[in-house]
Amino acid sequence: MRDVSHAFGDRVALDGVSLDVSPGVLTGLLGPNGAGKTTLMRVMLGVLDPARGEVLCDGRPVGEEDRRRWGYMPQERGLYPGMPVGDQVVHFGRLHGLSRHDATTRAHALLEELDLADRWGDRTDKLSGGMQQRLQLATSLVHDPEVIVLDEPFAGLDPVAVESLSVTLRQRARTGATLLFSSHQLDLVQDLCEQIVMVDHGRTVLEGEVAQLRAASGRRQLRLHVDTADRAWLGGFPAVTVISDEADDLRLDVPVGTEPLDVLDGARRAGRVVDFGLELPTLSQLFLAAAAGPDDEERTG
Ligand SMILES: Nc1ncnc2c1ncn2[C@@H]1O[C@H](COP(=O)(O)OP(=O)(O)OP(=O)(O)O)[C@@H](O)[C@H]1O
Repeated sequence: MRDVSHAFGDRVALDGVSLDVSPGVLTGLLGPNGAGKTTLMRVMLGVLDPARGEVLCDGRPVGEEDRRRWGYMPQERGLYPGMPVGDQVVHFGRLHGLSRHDATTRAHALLEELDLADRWGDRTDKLSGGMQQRLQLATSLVHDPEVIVLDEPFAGLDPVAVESLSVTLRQRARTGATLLFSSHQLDLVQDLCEQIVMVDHGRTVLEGEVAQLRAASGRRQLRLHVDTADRAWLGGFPAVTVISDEADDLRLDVPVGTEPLDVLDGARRAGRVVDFGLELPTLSQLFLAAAAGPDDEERTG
């Protein structure tokens, strides 16, 4: 997407967003509620016309022919409540132009993969919320799309379902699909995305490879469980700030220039260190730092 802007009346939802999504890489579109993620996906899918900017596919303006090979899972579910599960997937396959035979074969394979095979004949509204979400995913994958766009696919899933969906998406990316999904649960998807685009107030605030962004932030956290309530020893490390201090978990921000092992030694002089670890900042911490900007330091908390 190049420099895309869109407004609903006076409300600016997208304010000059540019982003790239590459095949074979799982890309997360991240940001808080109202950041503009759904609007961005709708523009990408051609549901909304942007006021400015353009959507490109392989370097040229995207057309209806390209979008036929795309799959979209909207945030608001669009399933027929009374239709049996298997028929639902076959129906969407037919809408995408598959023959009945091919749609049925694909539906069986997908429902097997998404652990819904035994619900083939059940009415859709008899499934749990998380199962309906997996069914919705099946309907958006039935035509084996080259480009897969998923709006909040992880919302409302339990940890087992999150893991299983992660495996499905990773596997699609590995076999060459172009995969973009949105989430407002930054830390939930931290280990899943390889590439991220973070948006806030309709603008891109951070973009790149997750591992690189976390490592390059120059921020490290020392997590300590010290057997003492005394914190006077921290006075010896003026550059170190306390992120949180709970019963058995003291988290310190250790900036470049301060050696984390020196801080650990300081803690050991004050009390017995029961547990410790050196961690990189989480995606939500990177987001808070990026969204705050230089004039808005207090939002970093
Ligand atoms: N149909 C609409 N009419 C008016 N305003 C809208 C409409 N759709 C979205 N907006 C506004 O555009 C902004 C971006 O909304 P959008 O749904 O794109 O955010 P989002 O990042 O997907 O949020 P969430 O994580 O809550 O789904 C918000 O301020 C929202 O109120």
